[in-house]
Amino acid sequence: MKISILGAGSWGTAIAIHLNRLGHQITLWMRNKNQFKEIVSTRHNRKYLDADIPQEIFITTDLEEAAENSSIVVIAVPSHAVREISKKLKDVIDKKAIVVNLAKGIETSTLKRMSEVIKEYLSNDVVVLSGPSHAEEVVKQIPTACVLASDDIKTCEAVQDAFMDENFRLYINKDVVGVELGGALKNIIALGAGISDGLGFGDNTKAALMTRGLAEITRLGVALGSDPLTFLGLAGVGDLIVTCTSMLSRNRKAGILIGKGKSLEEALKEIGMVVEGVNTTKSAYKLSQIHKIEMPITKEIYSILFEGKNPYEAVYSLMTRDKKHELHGI
Ligand SMILES: NC(=O)C1=CN([C@@H]2O[C@H](COP(=O)(O)OP(=O)(O)OC[C@H]3O[C@@H](n4cnc5c(N)ncnc54)[C@H](O)[C@@H]3O)[C@@H](O)[C@H]2O)C=CC1
Ligand SMILES: O=C(CO)COP(=O)(O)O
Repeated sequence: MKISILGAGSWGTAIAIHLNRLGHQITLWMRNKNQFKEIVSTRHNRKYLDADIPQEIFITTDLEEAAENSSIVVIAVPSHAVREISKKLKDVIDKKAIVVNLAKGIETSTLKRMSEVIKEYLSNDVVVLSGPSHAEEVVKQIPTACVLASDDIKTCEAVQDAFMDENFRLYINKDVVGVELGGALKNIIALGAGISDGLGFGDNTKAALMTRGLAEITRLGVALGSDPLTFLGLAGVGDLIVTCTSMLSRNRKAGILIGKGKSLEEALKEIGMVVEGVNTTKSAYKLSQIHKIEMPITKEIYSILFEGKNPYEAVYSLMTRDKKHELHGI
């Protein structure tokens, strides 16, 4: 099967290598011409992922050539670039191709989920792939389980057949809204977990942030139409665990740097890859205001990132809120 991967960052490159192992005909598209020259000559994506790129993977900067005759087109750019890519794809994608989105985010200007942005331009079936899946581990064939979501289960099954092997297990979930929100919103909590680590707090603090973080993610998710149980699945608690605890997480790493006193700009520069939680904090904060959902952790992360609040003061604000009942976790 011809599968095109759009975006040669860490996740796009890892998925391209994984799908090549499964015997598919893979085209990897990238925008950056300098990066293209380097990767074609070295077969290595030095900036984004420490892995050899097999010769059989065809690499191009021509989107039309990439999308042409592809049965599946995988969008693997950061969420802020999904609109631009979808717009460009409109004229070159086969109308029967399945679009698989890997980006985890909520557009800051429109507050739309990624599948909603894609569907503004494309009439193709769209499947969302989310869950705990650091590219660095997938490329090493470390056992990983993720989830696929789409309005059409048959389309999910086609992607499950094409993408799954003994090291990469894919479940199907009908709750597209919940799967997309789980994958996006956990990045805010991962920033918080990192900030807590950077401040020198302990495992108790992180466990509290993750649990209460899940509660507020679920509250917003339910208000936006998700099934609350989705947040107990791979795209919810699964991804929350990996992102808040792994040193591979760019969101957690950014949080650690901020907790240690670096500015947001310094942290982002040092990481040099996308830190989706920053934009998602903006989007979730706006959504919480529009829908009147209490999201105290998101509010404090927003204040740290965009209003210069001292992280210690943010923790103090969270710990001294009004007395509450736990109310079944949410
Ligand atoms: N890296 C990972 O382990 C995982 C990443 N994701 C998600 O996948 C998405 C992509 O993440 P990564 O590959 O990690 O990011 P990255 O920062 O490693 O790479 C992003 C790539 O997209 C390219 N890019 C940026 N803007 C572009 C544009 N306008 N047009 C075309 N290309 C553009 C960059 O040049 C770079 O090659 C994010 O939403 C992320 O949350 C999801 C699961 C795992
Ligand atoms: O979503 C991810 C893992 O599932 C990647 O997280 P980071 O972007 O924080 O590295």
